[in-house]
Amino acid sequence: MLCHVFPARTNAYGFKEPQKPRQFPFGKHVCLSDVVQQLAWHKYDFMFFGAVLIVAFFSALTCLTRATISSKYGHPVTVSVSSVFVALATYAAIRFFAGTRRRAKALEHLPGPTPKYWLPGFMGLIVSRQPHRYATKLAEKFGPIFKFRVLWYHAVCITDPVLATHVLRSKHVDKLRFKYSFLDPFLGGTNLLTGHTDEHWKAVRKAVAPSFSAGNMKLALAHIVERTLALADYLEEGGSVKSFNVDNLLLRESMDVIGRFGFQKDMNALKSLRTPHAEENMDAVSLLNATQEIVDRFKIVWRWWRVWREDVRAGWVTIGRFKNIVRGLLSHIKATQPQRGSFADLLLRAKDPKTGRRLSDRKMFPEIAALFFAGVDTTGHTGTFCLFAISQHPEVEEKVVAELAEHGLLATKDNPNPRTLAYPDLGKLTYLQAVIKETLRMYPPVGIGQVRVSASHDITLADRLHLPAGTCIWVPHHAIQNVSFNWADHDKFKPERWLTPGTEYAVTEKLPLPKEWYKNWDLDKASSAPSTGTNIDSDEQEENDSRRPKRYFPFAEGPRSCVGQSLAKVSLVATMATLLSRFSFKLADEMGGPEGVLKRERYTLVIGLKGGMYMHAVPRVPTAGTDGQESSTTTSDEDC
Ligand code: HEM
Repeated sequence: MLCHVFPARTNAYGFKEPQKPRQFPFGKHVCLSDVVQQLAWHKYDFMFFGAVLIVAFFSALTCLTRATISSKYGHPVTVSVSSVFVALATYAAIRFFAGTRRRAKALEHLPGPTPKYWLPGFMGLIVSRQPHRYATKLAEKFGPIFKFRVLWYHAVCITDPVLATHVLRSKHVDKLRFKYSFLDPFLGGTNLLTGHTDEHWKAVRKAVAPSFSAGNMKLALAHIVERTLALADYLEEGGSVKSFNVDNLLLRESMDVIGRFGFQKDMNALKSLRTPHAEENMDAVSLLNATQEIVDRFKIVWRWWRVWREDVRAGWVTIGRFKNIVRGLLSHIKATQPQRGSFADLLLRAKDPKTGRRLSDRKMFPEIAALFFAGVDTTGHTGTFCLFAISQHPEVEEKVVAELAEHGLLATKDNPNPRTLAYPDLGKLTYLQAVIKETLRMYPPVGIGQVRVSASHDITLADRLHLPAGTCIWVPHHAIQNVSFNWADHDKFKPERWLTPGTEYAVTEKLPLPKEWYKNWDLDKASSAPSTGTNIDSDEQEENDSRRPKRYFPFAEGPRSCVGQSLAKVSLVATMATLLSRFSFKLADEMGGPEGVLKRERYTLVIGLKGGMYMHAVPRVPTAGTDGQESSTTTSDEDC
């Protein structure tokens, strides 16, 4: 039933596909197999199967009871099947309650919030609009280690940098699958992002990781700069009077970059802005809205079945279109010869460890979907928050502008068309890099961070925190990077802090737990290694510093860290440098100032903004058309 059927059609990209799709009342973009797959992997699967199990248990119990008193049910097969089922279910229930009790007892001594209602526990944290900020508040209140419970999941939240680093780098704990499994039906199956750290994950990661090498980043830069210049032209044509949803524009740019870099395919996300009603634009919009739709389905149960509602039907279409795009890309890379060493090429050549043969279409599909899912929103929203932060700090903008001017990259009256950014420039723009790092500190896209669990073994952290198997260990990125006990001026946007080498590492003298907790860590020795600090090519150095505990995890840490981080870093520096060399960005009035922006902040699997971020792009060198335009009478870009 879960088997994925690839439908045949020529989609908006003109890709030919093998068979005809089975259509459904939702229109041509949703096929029946997707609906079945999503329903079968329902987000409440654990509740659903739990409920089925409870009903089955009581039915079996009833049969058993009746069998003992009535000959109608007294058939020996009924009796034995019912007895075995009841015995097994009772055993499982006892194990389950004993495990839950053990975990509760082990965490008894830790501080933590008391839930209002016993059954859901601290569910409010998960369903809140800004769980990343909520977690940060709780960490400020309860300290670097606190506990909480959601339903029967007992969790310990760690914001101490040493323990957090230890957890993320540990090979003894793995991702909590439940946190990710609800994504699988939308992405077409388990993939690099959502899967366990097993043989399959290792094989795929090893195969595709070289596509993000430094050599390939040079190729990626050409795409990034070209796309950003196209974006800059679009902004310039609109003029500074118009307010643009820069979030939407940057997401489109990321989509285009990933399409070209990974699959040598034009996604036309920026180009289609000029043809808002074309299929291509609808596809781009669907790809951008897919994350929101997935979150909505996670939070609002009825989004799954209230198909008489227009918004719910539109949601199905969004997901359907998203999958069609991925199908199109899969057909494209199979039909063409992808560029050697690119993500597509390496994915096609990856071997399935189970069969020793190339990955099947069913295995490649989710990897392609995951690349867009993991790469577009994260990079796009970071760019948006970076432009916002700069717009709120004129002194920061001044320094960025001075740096761009120093390297001949700034548009001025004397030099209205500065030279195009080249790869060696990236390493020289140290202040801009610091601005991006500070943005990633204050607005880490994966702000909620990581949840790890040891499914089979008890583990002990720092020789004192005993965690029975099954206890969730939560390492929240936003909280670690924003609590007052980890950072001086924690709530200030201060790029300057990144000009000091080694800022990402924990400050040994100011660790938040009592000294005895750290006695097994050779912190001083670990921190004596020199660091290149802000250099973009500091990966090698970071490897040398691999033992140093960190307090900065925007790309996670350890084996499950972001595989695409080199692309993200190059993309952010190049995009920001190119845009800022031509424009100064001002927050549009309709955003309601920084308070309004904060109110719009939402966690939709990444930190984003409800309704986007509207800004004016004021050219540094006024062109004939924009000269003398007043920014008080504004129009906004409804199309994006
Ligand atoms: C600012 C940009 C980005 C940030 C902050 C970021 C952050 C992260 C984080 C924190 C994780 C771990 C997620 C988790 O385990 O829950 C992750 C994983 C991942 N990221 Fe990124 N990411 C960014 C950009 C990208 C890009 C551009 C790509 C690819 C085009 C990408 C692809 C992936 C993939 C495939 C994984 C799963 C890796 C694995 O588990 O092996 N990311 N990213």
